[in-house]
This record gives sequence, structure tokens and C-alpha cells, in this order.
Amino acid sequence: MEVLIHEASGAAKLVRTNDLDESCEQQQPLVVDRRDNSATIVPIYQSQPSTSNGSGSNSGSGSRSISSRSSQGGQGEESTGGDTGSQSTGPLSNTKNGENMDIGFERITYNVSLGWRGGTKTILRGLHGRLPARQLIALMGPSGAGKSSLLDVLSGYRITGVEGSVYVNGRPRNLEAFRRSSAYITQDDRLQPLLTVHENMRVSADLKLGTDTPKSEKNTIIMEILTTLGLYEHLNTQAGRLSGGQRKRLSIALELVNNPTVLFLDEPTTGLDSSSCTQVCNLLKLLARQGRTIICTIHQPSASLFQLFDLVYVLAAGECLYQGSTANLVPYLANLKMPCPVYHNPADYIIELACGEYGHESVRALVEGAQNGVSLKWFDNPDELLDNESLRKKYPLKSNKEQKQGAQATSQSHQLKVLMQRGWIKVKRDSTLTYLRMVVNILTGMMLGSLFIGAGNDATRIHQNYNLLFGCLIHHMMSTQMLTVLTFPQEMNILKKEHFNRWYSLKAYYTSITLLDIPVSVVSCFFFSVVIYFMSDQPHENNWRFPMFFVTSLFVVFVAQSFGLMIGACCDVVNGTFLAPTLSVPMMMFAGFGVMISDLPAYLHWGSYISYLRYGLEGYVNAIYGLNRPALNCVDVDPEGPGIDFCFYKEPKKFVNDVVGMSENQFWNDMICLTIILIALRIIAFVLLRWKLMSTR
Ligand SMILES: Nc1ncnc2c1ncn2[C@@H]1O[C@H](COP(=O)(O)OP(=O)(O)OP(=O)(O)O)[C@@H](O)[C@H]1O
Repeated sequence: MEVLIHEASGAAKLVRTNDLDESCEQQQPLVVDRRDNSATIVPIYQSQPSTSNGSGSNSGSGSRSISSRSSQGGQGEESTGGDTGSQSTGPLSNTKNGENMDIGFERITYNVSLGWRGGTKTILRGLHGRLPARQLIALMGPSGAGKSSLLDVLSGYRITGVEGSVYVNGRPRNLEAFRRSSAYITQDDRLQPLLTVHENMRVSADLKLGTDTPKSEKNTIIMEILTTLGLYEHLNTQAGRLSGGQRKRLSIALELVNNPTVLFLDEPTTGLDSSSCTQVCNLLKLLARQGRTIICTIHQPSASLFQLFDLVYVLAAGECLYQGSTANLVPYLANLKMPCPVYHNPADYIIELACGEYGHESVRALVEGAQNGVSLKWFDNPDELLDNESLRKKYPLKSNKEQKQGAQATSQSHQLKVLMQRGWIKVKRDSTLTYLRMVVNILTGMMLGSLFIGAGNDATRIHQNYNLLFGCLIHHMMSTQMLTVLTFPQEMNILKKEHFNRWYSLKAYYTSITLLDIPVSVVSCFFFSVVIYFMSDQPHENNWRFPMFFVTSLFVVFVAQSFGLMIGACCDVVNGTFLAPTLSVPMMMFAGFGVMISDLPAYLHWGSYISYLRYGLEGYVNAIYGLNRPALNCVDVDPEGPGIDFCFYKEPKKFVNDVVGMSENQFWNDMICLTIILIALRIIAFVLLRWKLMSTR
């Protein structure tokens, strides 16, 4: 059994012991705290009771796997960047080709622009540092110290405003190659909530492993990862129903599929209870022992959690206060005449110092002590850390072929296929985007239909029927565009993470969402059209009318969806909810409803050309009143009238010319214009999405 000994000096070491019962059902590494001379034993890995599927008794499978693997990894405990020492043979037990990555950085400065006349703000100030392979490293510091910014810069997530150098195995970082070997796990778990754990993993494996990897091998990898991470018994639970800790572990599991050598995690323990925190950190330690470099930001860890990290890098206001092993933090502080009070968690104490609670001179003294990250003195074995030249010798350059791999692991067509499969599962399970959308279309169709019942063929109600056509347009526009504006920002977060981690290209993603929306749009639009068309008694004498009405509705739906996508791509929910209806008002004004297009002032004519509602309205008018429609029914409703049936707009052509001010024979022109607008909006939405993905970097 393994025991972490916390010595009075502040140092910590992991030792094997036979003193404790080896037959213990769940072997757990333990912490023995000897600082107060009494040896208290605290488990540092505890199995969390299962919260899903009611099979809590099985959760030990994952726990045992982690504990036993920890033991294997423990053999390489003191190594910083040597060969991998893991002895397990499973796909997760070692890094790709036994690859290790030793990261160093020099003079890292990060400035952000505060906008026009705001100047710039310096967030990271000339930081140096060393992140050796096979280590679990914590970036610590008070809120706003720059932890996430440093993580973003090191992972390559932020490139704008960054100065300085990042080295990987002694060579300047090649961002493309580095991104192929690393993964970034965001603070918020960006998972597909409607997919089960297994489906999420399957998608990740299909996208991140080459198409030459057999299905059985992918399954083995998935099962090994899920078992190691204690998620095996939640295989069929939808990600949206997992607990916080399970979601975090699934986020890690998804990125482990292609066995990255470096893992960046932004606050992996935030929002978790202490047991889940310990689980996650133990897991990360295990992954580090298997050869990976694991770097995570952490806010203010408890003493037991703090001890799990090998190295700690402390920041305050963008400067380094300490870099070295967790065990050496207490001696470092003592050396600077700022001894950590007895019974005080060293992690808490350094944060208090970093916050300036003990005076700003202390902060300056710490920055000088750590030489802003230049000093490697407080590493466990500083002499064993290789310089850049020795690292280059130890890790020779890869072959050209290996370096020139594509941006993603699979081809565009394969990505599209996998994304379509994933999207189809979501479509089938999505209660809002699929079922609610259909129900709303049927109910709105019935409501409008009952309000305008029989109006379609009645010459006395021809104005009402025209109002109904405009009402149908507004329904299609608002329901579709608002649904996209409200739901896409959440999807955008997942897209950002998956795209950055090179799961797929934006083109494949965009094509998949465009294609996947078609069936739901067609079905919901068809339901609405059938209900409204027949309830309001629109003409049936020509077989083309209903298809024309339906096609016009469909085009309006597609254009409105693209418009919503365009807004959803560049705005958050609040701005989008304001912007989408606001921008729709001019579309309505220029549609030719209320003010005929011919009556628009010349300087506003351009508006009617870009309003897709104008083409939609013309399409409807052509479908209902075009094709040489015969005279409408005209019944004198006044029993005391002259007994002559007289309706001013009995002839549809007269109504179209006088009131609508449109030609009734230009349906195909309208469809062509709608197609052009649709393509233009789709292209703009794609460009905006691309810009959004790049601008955040
Ligand atoms: N784009 C930006 N514009 C202006 N200020 C920014 C920007 N990005 C980061 N900052 C500022 O930089 C500082 C560091 O931010 P960062 O998110 O890296 O801190 P942190 O240490 O991770 O904080 P926390 O623990 O609270 O997440 C903060 O003061 C933040 O307000």
C-alpha cells in the first residue's frame, strides 16, 4: 500500500509500506501527517457513492483501477521528464509512443486591449517557468491573478497580445504540432447533454482516432478510459444527468481518447465536493504518472488536496511568487522570513500573502525570491532538470511525415458522417428543438386557422386572408429565428472547445448543422402549412397552389434560421434576444405589407430588395391568388340588401394589383431571390462563426 508522508520539514514523500493491511478491499493511498508528531492517516482517494442507475455498489471498479494504477505510476514519482515508467499494458497506460513533453516558458507577457481609448492592460508580466513531464502542476493564485490567462497562453488558446517564448522539449513550440499532442479542458463542462456517456465517448473516439483504428480497438480504449475514470457504470446515463464530479471526469475522459501528452485543465475542482475534488486530483496524478504533463489552475485547495500536486506555480497580479514542489513551499517561505504559521494550510497562507494581506513588501519579496519564475531552486531535484540543449538531444525531432499530419485526425467526409450521426441522436431526443417546435407549429396553425376559418375563398374576407398570409410569415420568421438565437450560444461553447481540441473542422460542423435542420424544418413547416391551408379554406382547384405555399414557407423558415444563426454566432443570448427582433422590424416594413412597395420613397427602395419577407409575401400571394385563379365566392350577407351579390374584390387579380401592388406571376423570381438571400446569409453566418472562433483567441 502507498502512503504519503508529510514530514515536519514540510516535505512530502510517497512510500510503500507493508505495515498496513494489504488485503484491504479498496486499497487507497494514504496521507500520514507527522507535522504535529501524531500520525493521522487520511485516505486521499475515496470512492464516491454512485448517484446514477442505482448501482453504487459497483463504483469500486473504477476506484480499484485508479488506485492500482497509482501504485504503478508511483514508481516514477521522482522523475522529471525521464522515460515513462508505467507498466500497465492498456491503451491509456502510457503516452503516445512513450512521448513526454517538458514545457518551459520565458518572458511571457500578455496584454489585452481595453477598446477604443481604453488602452491596454497587462495581465501577465514577463513570466518564466518550467513544467516538467510526468508532473501534476497547479497554477495557483488569488482571483484575477492571471491563472486562466497563463493556462490559455501556454495551451495556445490565446495568441493575440502574447509576447515571449514557449519551449517544448527544448525547442520553440510549434503550435500546430503542440495542439495535436495536447488537450484543453474548460472550467465549465461542455458536454453534449443529450448523449449518453458511451455515445459521447464514441463520437470522441470516431473523430479523434484515425479511421484506420478498428472499431473493436476504439471500444477497448473507451472501456479502459471509462473504467479508469470510474464512469463505467454510468455508460448509458445521459451526460446532462451526471453529477458535477462525473461530468468533470467525462470531460477529461473525452480528451483522453487520443492519449494527449499534455493536459490543460481550467479549475477542474471548482463546484465539486471535497470527495469529488480528491477523486479528480487523484485521477490527474495517475495520468501524470503515466507520462503526461498535467497543468491545472486551482483556486484555494485544502491541505490534503494541495499535497496531491507535485509542483505549484503561484501567481499574483501576473507575476510569479513561487515555483517549485508543493513540499518545498513551506521551507521557501521560511527562507524568505515569512514562515507558514503552525496548523496553517500552506496553500491558504501563500494566497493570503499574494493578496497583500501581509503587506505589499511581502509580495515584492516573493516575486524577487522566485525571480518571477526564473529560479528552479525549489524543485525537488533541480539538478536533474535538463536544459534546452539536453532536452533537444533527449527528444529528437520527429520525422517530417509525423509533423505534417492534418489539422484533424480524420477526413472532412468522415467528420461530417460522425457529426451527422451525433446530430441525428440529438434531433431524436431534443424536446425543444424538435418536439416543442413541431407542437408549436401545429398549435399556432390551429389557432390561426380557427381565427381565419373559411377566409381563403370568401371575397368579402379577402383583406383578412391577406392578413393571415402575413401572419404566417411572421410566425415562421419569429419562431425559427428566436429558437436559434436562444439555443445556439450553448452549442457555440461546445463548438469552441471541440474545435480547439481539433475534433473536427468548422466546415464539417457547419455542413452538419445545415443538413440536420432540414428534416425538422420540413416536418414542422408541413404540419403548419397543412393545418392553416385547409382550415382557412385556401383554394384547391390547382394542384400547384399548396406546394407553392409550402415551398414559400420552407424558404422563409430556412432564411430565418440562417438569420438567427448569424446573430447567435456573434451575440450572447441577451444581445441576440434584443437584436434579432429589432433587426426584423425593417424586414417587415419593407415587405410591402401596410405600405405598398410602389409607394415606398425612392431612397428606401433598396430595403425592399433585401427584405426576405417581401419575397415570402409575394410567394404566398402568387400561390394563393396567381395562376389565373377564378373569381372568389361572393355571398351578400345582408338579408335586407338589394339581393345582388357584389364584392369589390371578387376578382383576385384586381385585389393583387390594387391592394397588394404586386405582380401575381413572379413566383419563381421570388424563389430565386430567397435562394440568393439564403446562400448569402449562410455564408455570412459561417464567416462570423469563423471570426468568433478566432477572435476569442
Ligand atoms: N479580455 C480582457 N479584457 C480585460 N481584462 C481582462 C481580459 N481578460 C482577462 N482580464 C483580466 O485579467 C486578470 C486575470 O484574469 P484571469 O481570468 O486570468 O484570472 P484568474 O487568476 O484565472 O482569476 P479567477 O481565479 O477568478 O478565474 C483579471 O483581472 C481579468 O479581469
